[in-house]
Amino acid sequence: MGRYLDQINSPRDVRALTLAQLDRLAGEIREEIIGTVAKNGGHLASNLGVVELTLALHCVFETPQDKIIWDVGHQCYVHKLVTGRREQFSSLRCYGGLSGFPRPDESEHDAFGTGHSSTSISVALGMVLARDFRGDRNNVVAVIGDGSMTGGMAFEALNHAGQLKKDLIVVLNDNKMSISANVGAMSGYLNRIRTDPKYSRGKDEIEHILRRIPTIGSTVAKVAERIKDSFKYLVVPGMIFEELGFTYLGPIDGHNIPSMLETLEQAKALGGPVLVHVVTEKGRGYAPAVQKADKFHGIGPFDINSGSSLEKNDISTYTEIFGRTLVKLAEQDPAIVAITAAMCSGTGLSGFAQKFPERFFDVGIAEQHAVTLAAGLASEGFKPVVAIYSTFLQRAYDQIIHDVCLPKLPVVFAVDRAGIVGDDGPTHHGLFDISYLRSVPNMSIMAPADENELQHMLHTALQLNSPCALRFPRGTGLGVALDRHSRALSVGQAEVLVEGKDITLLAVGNTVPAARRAASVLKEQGVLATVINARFIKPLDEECITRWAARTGRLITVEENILAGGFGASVLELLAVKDMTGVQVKCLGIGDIFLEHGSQSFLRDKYGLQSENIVNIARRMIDSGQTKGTKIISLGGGA
Ligand SMILES: Cc1ncc(C[n+]2csc(CCOP(=O)(O)OP(=O)(O)O)c2C)c(N)n1
Ligand SMILES: CC(=O)[C@@H](O)[C@H](O)COP(=O)(O)O
Ligand SMILES: [Mg+2]
Repeated sequence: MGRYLDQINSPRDVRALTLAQLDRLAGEIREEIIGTVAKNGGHLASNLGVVELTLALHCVFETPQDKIIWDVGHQCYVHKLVTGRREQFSSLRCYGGLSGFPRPDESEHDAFGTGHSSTSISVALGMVLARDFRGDRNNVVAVIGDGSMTGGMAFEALNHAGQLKKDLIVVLNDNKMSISANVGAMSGYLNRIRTDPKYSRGKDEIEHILRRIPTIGSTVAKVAERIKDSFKYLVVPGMIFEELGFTYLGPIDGHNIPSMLETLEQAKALGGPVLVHVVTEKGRGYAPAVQKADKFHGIGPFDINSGSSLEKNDISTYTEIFGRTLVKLAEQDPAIVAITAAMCSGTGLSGFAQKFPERFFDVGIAEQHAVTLAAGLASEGFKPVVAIYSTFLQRAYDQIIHDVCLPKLPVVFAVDRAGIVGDDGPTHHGLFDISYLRSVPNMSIMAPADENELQHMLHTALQLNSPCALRFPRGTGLGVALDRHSRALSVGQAEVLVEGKDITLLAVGNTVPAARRAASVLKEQGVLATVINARFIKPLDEECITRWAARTGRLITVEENILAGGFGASVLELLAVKDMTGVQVKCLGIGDIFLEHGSQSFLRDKYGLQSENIVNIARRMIDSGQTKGTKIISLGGGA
């Protein structure tokens, strides 16, 4: 007999299965996900943990009429497999293939696009309001993990939902893990609900009494109200949620389909805001992912038998060099402290956390708090380094402006994953940070051309005594030799790497090597290019840039950021301010679009950030013979 999975073309097919068949389907789904992620990479452990939960949700709720909002959305693979995307599943996270996150443009069953954490309850509540305005009767369900529940937005939404008292279901998927072990007082509270006998005793007593309450003529909701009123004195699990206005159901075993079906049906019948607390195991069904749930949270291609990674690389990543340099600098300076928002290993801080546990803070998925916490520390003489991915730092923009830059506090932002990140796609590319940071007074911004420069830049940032961002990309460095000791760079000074009379290639960060390669190719063609490594996005090396722009009459800027408000734009502003009309300028970067998912190298190629495109553009500028007038030939990616 074939697989049940091969017969699942829509959630209706899931609803037609018996419990025993659902159980078998769960096993087949796990196999399919493990096989695909082993080839393509992806968020394995989270998906393995929600197989039964997703099946139960699709049995009880009927998408697309009912709405399921997946928080972060990294756990949506099971949902994709049972909502008509089984045949495309092998293209997961590949360019042109299925996204690794919910995408309404991919399926009507994806009610809302996600990628960043803690948004689901707000979205769901908005949909509930819209439903009630229209007088519709569909269900709206937010599925949020315990890690994502550490984000402030989730609490803001709970607070509002508790006040509105509208019909809304929140499923809290509690696996004790964020990417690493979950942190914070709420996590401790959930842990106590799961394990403290006091809570289960309270629950048993309530259930016992509930069975004796006559329900004839009384709604389930009324009974629930009576229980809440009568047993306030008991240690009730989920009392925090009850006090916020939610009816709490749980904790229930998230791998037991019958028990989940029963509880979700109950949640649907209750009305008002209901929180269903589901306990799952991250990585369920694949031993390596259970044992190393953090490593298998998001993983590249791996060998299924051993669980070991197939991506072998001897060259250190920028992240690793950042982490190691920070440890070295912190050994010499006790004022240095490090802060992460639930991305300890992703941001390279594991070594720091081990060596200086008392100087390390994982605040949970709370980027806004992370930044203002740093501001508080800095105002008292400490030197906080806040390591956050470019895309997630977007969330803390007001804190950067109001709490760090306005008082000019010495907070160092290690802006990791700046630029194109690859397979995670539009929610995760770090393509805005130059624009959003450059516009804030008192902020300095650096971007290293290689990993050796990164260590010097971190050293420089920590000596600046004012807000400073250091942006660096996802992935390995160039494999250059590292100086034994880091040192301070001259602030605001660019580095001229090659001198040539015909054109200036002004690159920043990880685009410098491509500019260098382009200059070599151009040289073979008889074109002599100057190559400048900008090093500083702010303050710009105005003297160096204007000198070479005037000398060569042609200038190409290259950056891995959107062009609007980006590095090239800052150079154009400079030329305008200096009245330099005799220079022909072209800015390379990303145009006014959200970049799709795909490998980093493919996307860099597609959007013209490789040396070939720089060569082509340079040739066109030179061959046009035009030298007069500041001219943007085009703003936008591609050749
Ligand atoms: C604003 C934001 N910060 C950080 C992240 C990175 N991130 C993605 S998933 C995750 C952990 C989520 O934990 P949880 O919600 O419990 O889901 P689980 O993976 O355990 O299923 C983190 C920190 C993010 N997506 N969004
Ligand atoms: C879902 C999510 O936001 C993270 O898991 C992210 O995908 C991590 O990215 P890296 O793989 O670059 O650490
Ligand atoms: Mg979790």
